[in-house]
Amino acid sequence: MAKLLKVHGSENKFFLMDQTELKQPLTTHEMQKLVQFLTDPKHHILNGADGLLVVNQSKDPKALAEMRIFNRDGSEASMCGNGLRTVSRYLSEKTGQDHFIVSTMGDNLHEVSREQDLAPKVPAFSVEIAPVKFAPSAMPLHKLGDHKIIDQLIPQFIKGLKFSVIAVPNPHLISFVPKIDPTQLGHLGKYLNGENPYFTDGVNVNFAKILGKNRIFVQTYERGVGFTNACGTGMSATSLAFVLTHPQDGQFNHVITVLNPGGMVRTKVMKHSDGSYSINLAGNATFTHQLTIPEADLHQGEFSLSEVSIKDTHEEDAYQQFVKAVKAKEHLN
Ligand SMILES: N[C@@H](CCC[C@H](N)C(=O)O)C(=O)O
Repeated sequence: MAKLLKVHGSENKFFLMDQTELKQPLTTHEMQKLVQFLTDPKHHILNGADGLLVVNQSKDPKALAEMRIFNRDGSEASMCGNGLRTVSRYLSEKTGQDHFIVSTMGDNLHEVSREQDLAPKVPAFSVEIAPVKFAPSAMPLHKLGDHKIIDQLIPQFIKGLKFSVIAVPNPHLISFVPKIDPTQLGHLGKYLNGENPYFTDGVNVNFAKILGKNRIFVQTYERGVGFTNACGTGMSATSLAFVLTHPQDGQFNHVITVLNPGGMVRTKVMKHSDGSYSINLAGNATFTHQLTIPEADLHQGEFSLSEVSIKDTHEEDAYQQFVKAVKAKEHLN
């Protein structure tokens, strides 16, 4: 029998599978099939999810493990910030270590650490989001020019809005708006993740509202997923855009509170002596359920609910209490 976890970071929900515990690791094709099955709510496996996080042995001896992230549509992304926090907790509990390195696609290395719990039964981890790249090297762009795009009007997207393009290293488009209009965000997100001349590989689209000094609210339409409760790399890239474009409100090396539809994270944006940037992303790493399932079903990529045994961890109630307290403090409903 194989074990999976259902996890979330700011309600950005994933199934987590440790391939090192399987008799036979899944092929990439098998994982792409499995993620599409598991995350589809119509299969009734805990109402689906946004993606699948996979733990592998890392090729890099400096890393404790490797994380891969598959989106709901089967595509693989280079990085996942909320997912990495939950993978970090999983590895921390497995090995007893509180500070270590995890590798991701492209042999990128991320320092991760256990943080003080956000509330009783709300464990927290912080992860390093890097490398940071800017357009045009960050992603294949067409018709937007061959220069950095930071706070630039792009009337082809939405008239009157300014956009920034930052990869961390998965691609993000960011706009600061006076009021987030989810319909407008959905239209742009769908357009730029379909056949379009601008982002041939798709892009995660983030709308942000400035709430005050070092405080923002971010909502994301994710590539390969659609609307999510939160996107960790999106909130990190948006924090960098915030300090670059609104220096009167967003500061380097200061904690930035980032509220999102699923809760809250804290980021810190750093500029290093070689001119590069990195972002520290800290927030909850919640395990909601443990699933036990025949390993053959994972390879098959489809199964009936009756073959899965599911145990509730009862962490979600504590997380919801935490979110209620955050919303009350922030005067959000
Ligand atoms: N939700 C993730 C990002 C997942 C990958 C993204 N959809 C992409 O395709 O780049 C996060 O928390 O960062």
